[in-house]
Amino acid sequence: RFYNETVAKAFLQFYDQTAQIVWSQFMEATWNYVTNITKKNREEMLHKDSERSKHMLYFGTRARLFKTSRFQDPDVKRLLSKLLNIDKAALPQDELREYNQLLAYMETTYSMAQVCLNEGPCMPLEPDLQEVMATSRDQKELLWAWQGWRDAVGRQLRITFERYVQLSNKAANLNGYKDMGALWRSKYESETLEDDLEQLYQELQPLYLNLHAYVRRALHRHYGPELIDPRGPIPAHLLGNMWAQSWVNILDLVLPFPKKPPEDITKIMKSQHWKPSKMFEEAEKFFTSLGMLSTPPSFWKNSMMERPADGREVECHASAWDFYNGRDFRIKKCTEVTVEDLLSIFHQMGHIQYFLQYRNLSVIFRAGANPAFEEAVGSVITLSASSHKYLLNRGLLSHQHQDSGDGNQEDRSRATKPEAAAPALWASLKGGRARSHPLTAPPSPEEEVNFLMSVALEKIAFIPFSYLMDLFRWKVFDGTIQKDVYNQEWWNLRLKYQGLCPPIPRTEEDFDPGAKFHISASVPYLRYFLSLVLQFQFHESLCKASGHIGPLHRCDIYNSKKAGKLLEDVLKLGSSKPWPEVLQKITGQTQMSTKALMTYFKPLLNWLVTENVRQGEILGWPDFSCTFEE
Ligand SMILES: C[C@H](NC(=O)O)C(=O)O
Ligand SMILES: [Zn+2]
Repeated sequence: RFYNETVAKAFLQFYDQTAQIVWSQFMEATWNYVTNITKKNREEMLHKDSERSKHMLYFGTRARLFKTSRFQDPDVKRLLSKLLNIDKAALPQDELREYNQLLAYMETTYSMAQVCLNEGPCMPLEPDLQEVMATSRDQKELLWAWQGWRDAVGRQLRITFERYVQLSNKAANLNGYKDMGALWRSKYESETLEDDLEQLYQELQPLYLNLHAYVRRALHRHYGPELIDPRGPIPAHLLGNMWAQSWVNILDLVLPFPKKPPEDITKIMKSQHWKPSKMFEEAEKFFTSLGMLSTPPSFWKNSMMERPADGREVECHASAWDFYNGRDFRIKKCTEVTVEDLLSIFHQMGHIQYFLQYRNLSVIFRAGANPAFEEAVGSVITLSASSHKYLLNRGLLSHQHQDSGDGNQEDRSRATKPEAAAPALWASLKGGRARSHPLTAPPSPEEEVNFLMSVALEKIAFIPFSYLMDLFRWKVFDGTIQKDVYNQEWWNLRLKYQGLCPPIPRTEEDFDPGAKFHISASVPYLRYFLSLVLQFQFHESLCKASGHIGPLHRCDIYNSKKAGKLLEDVLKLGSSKPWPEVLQKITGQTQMSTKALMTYFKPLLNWLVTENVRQGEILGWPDFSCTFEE
């Protein structure tokens, strides 16, 4: 037993120096694999992964030897305690190899899956099947894509997933956790986590139930009573997304005031010849406008911003990468020129900003205050980036009207010929009527409701999905859900929380959860549910710091150095402090709270409740049985 703190500090120094080398080699090998899926690259990745596991085992076992109770330095204690959990590296050599092989198999099966037309071409998920799910209004075509994807992915993963659960739980046990769900939850350092989550969910449920009832009515109008029961669950293939996790793509079907349609920003981006690189520049410009860090040249050189045209097999699911060497950071995304992808790039650049801010910390502290903080950073920026004020100033809205914001509309139209950017806007300026700011009427109440609906279809629809993803896996890990009922239990949760039904009968031959990236890639999901709450708490605080006055949903913190400073001071901390302390630095509170989210959507909730009462809607799905078209 070592008792001496000085020895501990030297031990941690040695860990850091060696970890940077071992981890960056592992990241490089993994990057090479997911951006060029070949057998050779897979072997190299598995080799580097086992090197990393040996390194974790070596230091993890020795970290146990320190008796930290009498240590003075809190950082040393926190660093050593984080070294104790070595995850899958605790597995015996042969089982670790099997585990890594099945992880690679599941993730690769997902990434390479395609759905083939009878004679015609085969379609990958991105962009083809996503495009069908987003744009088709023909329920037979939607069913073809929905069922085809699950046959191609979920069904193939079922047996492997069962073995994955066993080995995951064994690894968790070897680290002192009762199962892998307990290990995942430990990242949030909270004894009351599950109760807190249920509380947050209960507070948000009225918002979801009202949105669900309203959207169900709109789908009933479009697809008719044979498909939609106005008192029942919604068939899961009609929501504009392969997993019904975001409903933004059916905004046209549900728009509250169709006479005041919002601009089609995707159309404007295409008419302005936006390229993926420009989308990344736009996101970077937002962070530098806040006085935050810009990306190094290596980011632009090494990132994969589009699906490669050379026929390489790649993993398209968007992700941000830290190579743990303090200088190499990348994004991998099969970017399409759409507003949905623009906002997704803002989200990924938020991860990159976090990496940049904490790059000088010990490798052990190079993580978010908790995983939800990592997801919230980029998402809080998208809340500003999707505001009228921002889009108008970046030339992405041609509407004349502008938020009755603070009027400091210094001309921020983009470097390209502004006239091309927003003709109507430019006309109003050039016509000699240029005022201190190109302000005419603020958005009408109808336009505000339409706007809030577009944000709600992303954020509110996501609440139950992001909650149930790990409710399902925790029950699988703790044995509540046995493997012979995986699929029916998945659909029980989809019904209970999302009010969805499968469009066709499902059996235990299927494994529908496996058709979602994070389940095939063993990426926990609770982070996204908690990020929903956190991003609005952050948004409220950053907006206040930026001097914003007026409704929260009109706030755009672009150019605010004060907001940037507040955010930067928090990101620099990485995971070196317990997250309630970090939350307090940015919001003044030590607890997560749905108040800011409810404030943001209050005008929409008022409208939805009125509308649903007017229509005599039933909230929820008392007709809970799933019916199927003969
Ligand atoms: C919300 C989550 N985002 C991500 O993985 O980047 C998803 O795509 O399901
Ligand atoms: Zn993310």
